[in-house]
Amino acid sequence: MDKSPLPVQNVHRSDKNVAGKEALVKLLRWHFGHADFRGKQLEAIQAVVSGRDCFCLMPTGGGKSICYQIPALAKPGIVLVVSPLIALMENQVIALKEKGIAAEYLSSTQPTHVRNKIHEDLDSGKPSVRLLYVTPELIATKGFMVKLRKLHSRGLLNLIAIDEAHCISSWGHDFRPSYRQLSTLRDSLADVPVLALTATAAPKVQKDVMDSLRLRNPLVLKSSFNRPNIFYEVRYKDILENAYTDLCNLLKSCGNVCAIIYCLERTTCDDLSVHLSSTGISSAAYHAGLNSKLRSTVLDDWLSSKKQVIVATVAFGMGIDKKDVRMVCHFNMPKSMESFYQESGRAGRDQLPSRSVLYYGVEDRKKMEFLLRNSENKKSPSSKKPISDFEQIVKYCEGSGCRRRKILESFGEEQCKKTCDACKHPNQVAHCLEELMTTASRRHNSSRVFITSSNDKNNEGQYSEFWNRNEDGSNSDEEISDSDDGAEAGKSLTGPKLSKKLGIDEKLVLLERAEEKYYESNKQVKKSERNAISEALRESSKKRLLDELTPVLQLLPSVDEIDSQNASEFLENECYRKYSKAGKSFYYSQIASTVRWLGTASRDELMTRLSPVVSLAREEEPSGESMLVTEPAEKIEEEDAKIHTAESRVYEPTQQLVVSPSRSPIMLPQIPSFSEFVNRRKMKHNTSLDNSSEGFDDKKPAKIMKLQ
Ligand SMILES: Nc1ncnc2c1ncn2[C@@H]1O[C@H](COP(=O)(O)OP(=O)(O)OP(=O)(O)O)[C@@H](O)[C@H]1O
Ligand SMILES: [Mg+2]
Repeated sequence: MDKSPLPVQNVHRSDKNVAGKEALVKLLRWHFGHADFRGKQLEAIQAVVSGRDCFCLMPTGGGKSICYQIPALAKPGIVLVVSPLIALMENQVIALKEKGIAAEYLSSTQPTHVRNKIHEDLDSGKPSVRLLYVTPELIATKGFMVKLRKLHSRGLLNLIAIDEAHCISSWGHDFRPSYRQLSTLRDSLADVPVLALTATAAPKVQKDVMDSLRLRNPLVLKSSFNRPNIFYEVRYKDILENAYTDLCNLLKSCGNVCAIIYCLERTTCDDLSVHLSSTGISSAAYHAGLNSKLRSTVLDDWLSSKKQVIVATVAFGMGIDKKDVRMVCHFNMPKSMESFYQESGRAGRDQLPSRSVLYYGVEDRKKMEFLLRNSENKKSPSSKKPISDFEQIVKYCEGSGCRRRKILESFGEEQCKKTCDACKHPNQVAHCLEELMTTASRRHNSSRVFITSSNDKNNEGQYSEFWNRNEDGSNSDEEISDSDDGAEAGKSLTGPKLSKKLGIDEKLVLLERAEEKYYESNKQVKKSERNAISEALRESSKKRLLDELTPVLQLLPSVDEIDSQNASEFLENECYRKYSKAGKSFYYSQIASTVRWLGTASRDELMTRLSPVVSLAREEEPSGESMLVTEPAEKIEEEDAKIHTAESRVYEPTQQLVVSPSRSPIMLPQIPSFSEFVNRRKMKHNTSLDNSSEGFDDKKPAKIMKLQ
């Protein structure tokens, strides 16, 4: 049932040719129940109601629809909305009708009698419809254009809104050739204001949209693309035991939340959905391979929360306004940062905390590169754009820096907008810091020298570590906090901005000093609880090490003397002893690097590092205190002082270790880069498969894969 309309004269103050804020807010409250406008909504509405073109760039879920829905209620006449998807039009029309707003859409999928009724209404001279949704294909037809001109000549066409306007640009991620034809609108309906709306921020796309639509002196409104309520995370398939299991556990750990999982291929959607369902997660696949009836049933079930998880190809989601999507997972890589932003942006439209989880796999990357290269060759051999777009998302996954910053930077958005010296004069600040470091380290008495970096482009990966996995048993997002002391120190110590003039030895000395200073200064500071390493975290770390070690021990020959339980406890204890004082982030990092090392270590390397456990096993009867018992931090402090220098060095791969049967200095291996790690792990896996199929000879020396 239609709500009684608010008097239009209150809204449109023709004297100033600007719609009054109060009246517009009234409309918003009356029809939509929102307390006030968000972001740039009001400015956009006021512009178009006063007859001005407007280009409106708002993040996904930012509330772009209101920018043309309110104008439709503010003036008599019609607002024409061009939308790329029938499902999207249908959804919006249903939602508007539920609010009592006269909206319709025209599409070939509707029965003839419904279409005829809408046309009759349009021809009536006093149409009741306020919002008319159409596809770009319909606009391109002669008959419909004639109808629009007629409406216009009767003063009934108030506004043309082009939703998802990036579809007009071949630079955009969802290019629709039919959108190109919208440029003719300006010729035929010269003085009707045009509102272009998009969440695609790439500057090239913006310009292309404005040029193609021939916007005249448009009001350009751009909101920040930051989605503060979304927590971004990347998980690495190649270091997961089983990505399906990991995803199941992740979904279960989040409770019965509404989620979208994007896959590259239809078969993956089907397989994954079956797998999730078999573990008790209510899910359904959605892709173009299903018939339309099944697709709409799946969509309805998901929209009405009958199904919790929808496993879909990227064909799903554009413009779907489900507010409570708590998680969007990319089980395969998206093809660009733009696609990723749009797709992950479907989480948390209600502004409540939500998650984006991207599962990165080297195989997926190769596959996508292959597909993009192929499509590139077909289009124009000179264009390298899809690949360069894809590289951005690869960097997002492989880089160790802030994920959010990478997203925003790829859209040309600076978070700080040069309001600090580090962003405004990065070279100057870097130079000062280098000077400071050199001077302070020469004097030996600086209280705190951290080597900081405001960007992670230099030497990326050399000291990198994955900071993004939540290893704590508590599963709390808070555990990975930017303000975490350990993380701060970690960034400082592992930051790559060491002077290029310094040799590796000098750099190591500086790193050691910075680390010592960090420990020193932290002795006085009472460690906050947030930075403490909890028992739950320790237990989950032990388990992680055990999970990695068990299959390794099964694959390697002659390692019977290593007990996986004892060994994982030993390794965890080693990490704890080293980093308990530095904080949780250091500890995380060390556990993660140990796990990676386990994936690549040869038998000899393993035996050497685990020699204390092996020797204990040999003695059969461990006398007195077990070395595996967690030692109090004070005692460890003394021990650490003795072994500190040795531990904090990065060892050259050729270095030989002298191992005493009892406790020996623990020499950690060099941390391989991510790609090295994955390649070596694969090589190792293949080798072991070969060996097992040929019947492995126990006496053969284990193949040692040297670190690069
Ligand atoms: N002023 C407002 N106050 C509160 N909620 C609002 C306001 N404006 C819009 N919303 C809500 O925000 C959600 C997203 O709105 P909308 O679908 O228009 O976003 P969008 O910008 O079009 O996103 P997308 O790019 O994904 O299409 C909707 O649920 C809508 O009801
Ligand atoms: Mg929208």
